[in-house]
Amino acid sequence: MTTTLLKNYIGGEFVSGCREFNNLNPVTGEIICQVCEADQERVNQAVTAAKNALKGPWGELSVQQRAGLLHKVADGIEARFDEFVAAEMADTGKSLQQASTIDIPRGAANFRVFADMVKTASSECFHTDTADGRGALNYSLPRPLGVVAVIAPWNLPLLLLTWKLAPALAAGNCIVAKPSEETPSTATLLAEVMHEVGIPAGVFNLVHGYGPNSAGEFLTSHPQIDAITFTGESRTGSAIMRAAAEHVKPLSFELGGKNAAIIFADADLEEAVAGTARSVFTNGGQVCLCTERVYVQRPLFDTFVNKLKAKAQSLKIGWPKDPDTDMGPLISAEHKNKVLSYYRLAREEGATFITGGGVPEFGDERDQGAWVEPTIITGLPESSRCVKEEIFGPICHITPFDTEEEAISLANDSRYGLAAAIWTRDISRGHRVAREMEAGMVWVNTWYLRDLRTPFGGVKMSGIGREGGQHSLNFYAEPSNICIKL
Ligand SMILES: NC(=O)C1=CN([C@@H]2O[C@H](COP(=O)(O)OP(=O)(O)OC[C@H]3O[C@@H](n4cnc5c(N)ncnc54)[C@H](O)[C@@H]3O)[C@@H](O)[C@H]2O)C=CC1
Ligand SMILES: O=C(O)/C=C/C=C(\O)C(=O)O
Repeated sequence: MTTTLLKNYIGGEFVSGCREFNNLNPVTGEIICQVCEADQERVNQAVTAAKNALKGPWGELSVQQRAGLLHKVADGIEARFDEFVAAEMADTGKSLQQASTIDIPRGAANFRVFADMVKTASSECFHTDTADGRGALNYSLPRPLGVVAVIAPWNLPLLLLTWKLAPALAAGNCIVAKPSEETPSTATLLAEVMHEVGIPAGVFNLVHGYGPNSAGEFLTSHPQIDAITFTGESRTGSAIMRAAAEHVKPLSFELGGKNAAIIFADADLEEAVAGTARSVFTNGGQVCLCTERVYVQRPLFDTFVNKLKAKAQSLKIGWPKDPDTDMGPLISAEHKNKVLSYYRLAREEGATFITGGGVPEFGDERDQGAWVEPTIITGLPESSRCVKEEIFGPICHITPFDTEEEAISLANDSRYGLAAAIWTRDISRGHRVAREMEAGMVWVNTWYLRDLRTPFGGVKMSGIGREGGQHSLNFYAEPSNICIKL
């Protein structure tokens, strides 16, 4: 980073003059830098800058020119790749391996995908019969929504921020974005890149701060915001919906999950174990798609539990910079306390701990960080809170089942419906069970295999709407129909 004070970026300028808060490194709890919290006045300025920019040069650009600029943003991220990786690792404690192969490459890829897609987007056209026999032609033109508020979480900071920003910009909107208070750094670097590559002033604005009674709430309740896109906890989604209700605007929500994995007895055992270890422990379980409930067909149960235990125990928990590290700390002391409260609750609810359940001891400054052990539990009733509530940590509960119908019923017994994974060698069964899953995304014999064109989002409490490919572009633009009498 070029500065120890992360500023807001408004109307093409980095602005300070604000209350400051600390950005902490969860590896050791040390302060990384200070961050400017945007107050109501700053948020108002950012929204006004974005509103004005809609009428400026940005609105005059052709789709080709807009797409060209978005490719330059991707180039800019790639040119400063190491800085982005270092900033993401410092804010989150995630491993070098993950930041450099998933988070930052996807930050650039998100811009490229939507820049290319918008250039080839088609629109509907209908010929309509009329009484005089001459007919009429109807065609639709996509128009940007206006000023979009982007509220992003801390688990995949650049990846999830750009997953919203890129299609919103590709569709011609102007943005006021608020990254999580836990992860302000890569968003600030991105603002520098936007500035460097010549995104016109006011098109992209960045405000830092918290949610309630801070930048998040000031933004989502702002009457001049035309649409809100949010990824985070379901409860926060409800709060944002309430804040937005008075002014009635489109909302895109990607919320929490309590995702199930079903392992049938005919599954390729080694692949199912490796895939489930990945789906439970990636990013310390802090991905909305992570598996927290595992259902294993009874003949395989003991073997599977033992093999998953061995995988969990072989994970290297260590310094994020160590290339062999598999898992870093959780995002913050607060989140560590939340996850540990579920470890305690699991004990009170009568769980058997197969592995983990505590805090690793390092004997160095990491003992002040937000670390917890990868954990596997069994033996809880399906009604227990640990099986029902999103924990968002490196933990899963494993339950045995006998029949396909039972597995489907157990997996669907959740108020969430984001993702599911099914492991079987019987591909007909894979199709059949996948169709029955009450989830927005189902993986069969894999997990988190992403194609950015596919619909991404959840059912029930897991969200509203779909992101990905044309689904994102459809959200960020509204078609106007034009009817020409021939
Ligand atoms: N993708 C997911 O499913 C995620 C789930 N979580 C879960 O949520 C829990 C809480 O973590 P948080 O970081 O507090 O997530 P959160 O959902 O509260 O925060 C996400 C973003 O929303 C903002 N925000 C919070 N309250 C707001 C409000 N009232 N109005 C406008 N913006 C608001 C935050 O500042 C942040 O930028 C975690 O313990 C975890 O269980 C957290 C992050 C991502
Ligand atoms: O788009 C992806 O690849 C990942 C998305 C993950 C989330 O939305 C999340 O963890 O909240």
